Amino acid sequence: MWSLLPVLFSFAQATFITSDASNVINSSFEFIIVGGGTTGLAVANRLAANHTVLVVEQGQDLANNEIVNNPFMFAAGTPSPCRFSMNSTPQIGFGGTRRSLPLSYGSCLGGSSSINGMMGARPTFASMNAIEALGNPGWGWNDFLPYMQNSETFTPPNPWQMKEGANYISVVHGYNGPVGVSFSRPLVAPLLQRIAKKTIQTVFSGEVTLTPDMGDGFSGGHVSSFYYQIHFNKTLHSDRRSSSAWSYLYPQKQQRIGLTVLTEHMVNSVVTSTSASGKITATGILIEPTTGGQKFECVVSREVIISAGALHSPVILQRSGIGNATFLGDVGIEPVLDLPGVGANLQDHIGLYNTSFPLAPFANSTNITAGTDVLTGIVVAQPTAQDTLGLEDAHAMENLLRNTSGYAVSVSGVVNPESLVAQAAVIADAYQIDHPFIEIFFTPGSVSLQVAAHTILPLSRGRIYVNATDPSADPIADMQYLTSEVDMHVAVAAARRISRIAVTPPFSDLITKNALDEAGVPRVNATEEEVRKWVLDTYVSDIHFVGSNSMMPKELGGVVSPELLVYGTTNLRIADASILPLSVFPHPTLGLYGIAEKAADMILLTARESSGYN
Ligand SMILES: Cc1cc2nc3c(=O)[nH]c(=O)nc-3n(C[C@H](O)[C@H](O)[C@H](O)COP(=O)(O)OP(=O)(O)OC[C@H]3O[C@@H](n4cnc5c(N)ncnc54)[C@H](O)[C@@H]3O)c2cc1C
Repeated sequence: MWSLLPVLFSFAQATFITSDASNVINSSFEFIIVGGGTTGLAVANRLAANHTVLVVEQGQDLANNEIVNNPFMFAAGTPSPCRFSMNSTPQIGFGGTRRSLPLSYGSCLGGSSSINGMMGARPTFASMNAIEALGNPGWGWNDFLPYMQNSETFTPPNPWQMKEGANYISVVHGYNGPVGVSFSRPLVAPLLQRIAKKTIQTVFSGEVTLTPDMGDGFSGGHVSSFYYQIHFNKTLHSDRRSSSAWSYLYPQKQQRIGLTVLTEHMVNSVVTSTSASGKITATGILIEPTTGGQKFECVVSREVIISAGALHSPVILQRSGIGNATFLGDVGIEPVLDLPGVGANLQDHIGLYNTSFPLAPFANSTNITAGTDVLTGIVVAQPTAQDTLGLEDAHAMENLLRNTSGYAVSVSGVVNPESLVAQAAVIADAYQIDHPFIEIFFTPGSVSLQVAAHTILPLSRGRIYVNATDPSADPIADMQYLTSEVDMHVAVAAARRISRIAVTPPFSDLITKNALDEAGVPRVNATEEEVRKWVLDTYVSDIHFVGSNSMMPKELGGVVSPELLVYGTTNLRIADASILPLSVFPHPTLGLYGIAEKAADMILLTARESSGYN
């Protein structure tokens, strides 16, 4: 009897994870979180320290799945049971052609953090200040940094890694948070790393220098030997992906007695009531099994927080009658709250990944290609606009941004042209400081070396909306990729830099003489038309969706206030990638943990205030 007690005790302390709805039917919770993904589980962990919380996740609990957990499986390209995809509407291609692009997302506990490439990046000082300048006091870099620090346990590089050029500034990091951030271990391809760095410095005429720390807020104009990797390395645990689930949910230290996680169930909509003054209050959510079946309701006493990601959160709002009232009426959903920004302002980086250059015969050694334990992106460069375009063209780019209303742009994804003008202006300001213009990264492979690039602050704006014929089906994603001329300029500049790298020693010595032709990448002297054609024929989604419930003033198409409260509601918040009005995270995950920590802080403050203690 006594020997059972510790077991019973630890069970009683544990978070309750179940796929059986009978455990939650007829229950009421102080907080309900829609989506057990990257941001949702982090918010849940913080709130459940003192409150009852229900998380509803449409995917499975894959805690013991090797493909999900092993950080090296991503690079190996193994299909993951957590990875799902929907197709965009046909997007711009060369010469009037159109093509649909696959848009991937994670759907299991941990969400997209359970399938992503684990490349760890932070926003810059300039970009967080741009977010603040869009009407969001309290979101500038100085306010935001502590939240990113709260989330991480940073493992500094070891002496060998430092000898190879890894570096860090101790004070910008956190050392007690749930998320493991470290440099690749084992380190990977030292010769390629040295060569790639040297080539970047040659291609950018010495203007792109070795970083003291890519997360210090000033990564623009720098190159790093390694990206941070969002994984636990062996010094902490066994090598394991540091997904949101493995950071905030599964570990013993993170168990929360007040937390219930219901998996394999999807939230259809938020149930609301409307006061005499027209204010909307969330009273619960409508849930159904992911594989279909009877819907049921769970009741909430404090707040509902939607964390279903930028592709799904707006659609849950729309199914709840919150969105553009005219559109909702047209698709047969009774409008509850007219909020035209829901689903608008959708953004994604575009990736130029069709850039694998065949290895020169002599170069086929593990010294260059690394062993099997390779994580994506080793040497990373984030040149500024001036580094990429030169002074004169960088000025021209700035003028283009500052005169956004003066040239033809697609405004189909924004609520009004004023919103785009305001966004373009703060992007121009960020470029003027030192914000990265593009990101270039090198990835080793056994037969080729990839030099990929992606854009960082796109101006094209798409939208996502509920499927009228079947509101529970995949939504309609009209990404509007590259419809802004600004974005075409950035993409062409990125493509030209890739070509240049491929012909510049010492990198060019590692690949075949005809590598550009063999990879189908434009030659250095290609015409503007040829480079545009290649970009339009080969660009892909970078799967960094943001913006579809933007945090901005309502008149600019904003959906949530700086407190992440949906305008016009008393207790409905959003905390996930959809709230970012600009695509400021070169890779979103580490910044999203910062958003989760800040969201939890604001929600707990409201709870304390409403409970009459502070
Ligand atoms: C293949 C891939 C590679 C990537 N690589 C990187 C990288 O290397 N570095 C990086 O920083 N970022 C990367 N990203 C991007 C990053 O992972 C995402 O931006 C981030 O995880 C999104 O977090 P989120 O909280 O907004 O949404 P998610 O983490 O996607 O969470 C949303 C959750 O909500 C659930 N959900 C949706 N609808 C419902 C519903 N109706 N009811 C219940 N649950 C619902 C989903 O199943 C999911 O679990 C990558 C993304 C992908 C897809």
